Amino acid sequence: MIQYWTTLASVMGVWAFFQSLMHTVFPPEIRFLFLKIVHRLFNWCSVYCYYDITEIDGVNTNELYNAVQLYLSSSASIIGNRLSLTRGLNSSSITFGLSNNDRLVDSFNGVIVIWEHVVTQRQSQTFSWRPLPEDKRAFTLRVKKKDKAVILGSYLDFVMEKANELRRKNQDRLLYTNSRGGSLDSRGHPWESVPFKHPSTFETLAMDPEKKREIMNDLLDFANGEGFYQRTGRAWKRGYLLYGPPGTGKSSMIAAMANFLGYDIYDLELTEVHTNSELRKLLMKTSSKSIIVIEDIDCSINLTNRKKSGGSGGGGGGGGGRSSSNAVVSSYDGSPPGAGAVNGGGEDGGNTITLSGLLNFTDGLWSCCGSERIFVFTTNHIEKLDPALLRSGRMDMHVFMSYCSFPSLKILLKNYLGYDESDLENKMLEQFEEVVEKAEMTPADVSEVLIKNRRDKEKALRELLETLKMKAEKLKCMKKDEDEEQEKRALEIPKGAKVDGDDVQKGGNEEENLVEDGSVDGDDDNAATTITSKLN
Ligand SMILES: Nc1ncnc2c1ncn2[C@@H]1O[C@H](COP(=O)(O)OP(=O)(O)OP(=O)(O)O)[C@@H](O)[C@H]1O
Ligand SMILES: [Mg+2]
Repeated sequence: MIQYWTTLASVMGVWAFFQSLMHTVFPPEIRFLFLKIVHRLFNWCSVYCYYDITEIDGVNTNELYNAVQLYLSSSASIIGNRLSLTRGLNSSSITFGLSNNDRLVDSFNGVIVIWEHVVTQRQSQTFSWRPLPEDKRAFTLRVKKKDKAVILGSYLDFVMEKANELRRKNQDRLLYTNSRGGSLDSRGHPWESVPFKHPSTFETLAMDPEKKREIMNDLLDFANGEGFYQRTGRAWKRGYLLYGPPGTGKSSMIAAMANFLGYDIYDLELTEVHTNSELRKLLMKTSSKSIIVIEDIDCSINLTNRKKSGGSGGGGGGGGGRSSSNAVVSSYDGSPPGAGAVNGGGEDGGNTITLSGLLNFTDGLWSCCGSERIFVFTTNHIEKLDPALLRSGRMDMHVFMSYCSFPSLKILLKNYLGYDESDLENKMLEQFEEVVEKAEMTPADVSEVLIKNRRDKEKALRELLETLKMKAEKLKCMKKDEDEEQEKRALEIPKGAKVDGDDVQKGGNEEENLVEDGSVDGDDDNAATTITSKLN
């Protein structure tokens, strides 16, 4: 051992002497060239090769870095005895990672690899278009040259896959928001995240079980459909439009989708996005296996129907929706993004998102950066949306969330009172069945009655039945009054004006039918799968 140290010391001594000799005799260029050659020689002789996986790759976050971090945090054979422990705000799990310059040994198909976490101080910055973190982080992977093919061929894919699996199983899902506006954090992220804890599942979601199953199957087909999308040359993404009155479970459905697939949610607040390019940057920073949500799309943007030139459509419509309309979406007329924005910008404090920009966001080339992503738009007023948004390929499935139906009611009774169908008397069930759809109560309203009386289940049932009956009666009276009013008006219209009257009537009905039937714009209604959860 002593002999080993003596030899090492003498080699170091000779090297130091050699370096000082180089400094005095040779100019810097020659010295640099010499070191380069020595370095090459060393690499050539070494049995190892090294791969650096940096945290930030140019302007983008390196997904491989995050995957490696997660993968290593689950591994047990830590050589270093210092680990960094982290627990996110409200998170239920602790993750541990390698501290600075610590190492971890892993094996894959009999091949031994060594991971090292390298953290170095960033050089003082000259100019950068965005603030960069103070330290540079990277993982260095050391493998024997002879094992290079195995590692590059399948180990890194294995790491990515394992990390995704871990993220889905163990880690809390994340809910991202862009509420900070266009500003980036020190790591260049425009999104802020919190652990996603919404407990809604498809089991607790009150809607027609058949329709529910259809949506679940569609989601599963999507998640398992990488080969299909590859074969058919389609981008691996899917769009859902959820529409219906406030309180019918649109947001609950999104949470259920995320919990079902184990995806993260990006809740895109359009009123915080100012330009199409900002929208594109946000999209670039979303990860795969995620749901990108734009809630109350008719309220958060000012949609103008391209059929009515210059008309102002949506805005402020939906009850329970987000109120102010800051961002402007100009009419879609095939002009390039930004073309319709000039007016919008003038009217609306410089916000220049155009409808074409939004459409590019969902199905343009940029929408394919990353994969396995679901877009979900929600609205209370489908009739206010531009047909361009509803056309096929954009929103693949239109799902109508309706007032509480009898099957939905049974799910709510199970959720809140623990009652199965068999626990209720037939007579009571029949009464519920008779009134529930006539009452046009939302699942949210029904839930309220049940939550309020959940300590006394009998009372909850009685009160719910009474409320339903009362509402059904009230609606019946209102409808009767309306019919009488219409009849009266029809009698008052002179015979010569009949044709006009018919036209007006027809136009009005068309709009109503759109919501009732869940169909969309005339040319486009075959485009997407339409699901109405309302039972006839
Ligand atoms: N279909 C449903 N199944 C189960 N619970 C529901 C359903 N619809 C509404 N609820 C209950 O009502 C509350 C409000 O529902 P949710 O926020 O999902 O409605 P929404 O359709 O998104 O409304 P808005 O249009 O106002 O955004 C939820 O907390 C949930 O408990
Ligand atoms: Mg909602």
